[in-house]
Amino acid sequence: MMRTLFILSTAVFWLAVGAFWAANVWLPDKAAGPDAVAADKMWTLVEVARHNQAADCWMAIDGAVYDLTAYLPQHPSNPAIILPWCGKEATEAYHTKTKGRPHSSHADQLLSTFHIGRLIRP
Ligand code: HEM
Repeated sequence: MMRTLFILSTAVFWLAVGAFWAANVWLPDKAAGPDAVAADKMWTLVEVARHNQAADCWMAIDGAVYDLTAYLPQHPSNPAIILPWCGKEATEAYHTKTKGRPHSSHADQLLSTFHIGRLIRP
């Protein structure tokens, strides 16, 4: 009786170890989830330029590409100030607000949440 119990529990133990190992090998790695993949994606300015409207707005800033569509309605300025930068290389506009004043570090942090990849320079 004890012997059967021992064999059974040993078998269950090794089955659990095997399942763990298999899960590690076959299940997708969490670190390579959507964010990590997005961060490595490369875009050209031609592709960025296709997203040049309020309903679909990308910008290239400091060599990175951002999809700002969801953020536009929340941006505190008059929309006429930010909209023309959709689909464009907007590094200078972002760093100056077109008024010679930089955005806050809060804005920088917010910006990073819309990162979708890097810009390929021609
Ligand atoms: C690239 C074109 C952009 C232009 C021309 C622009 C311009 C402006 C202007 C005129 C203001 C209001 C006045 C002021 O605070 O001085 C402002 C404020 C702000 N903008 Fe933008 N903006 C741009 C892009 C962005 C982006 C991409 C983000 C973040 C995702 C952002 C986040 C903010 C925030 C959080 C504020 C409030 C003030 C601050 O924290 O600096 N802006 N922006």
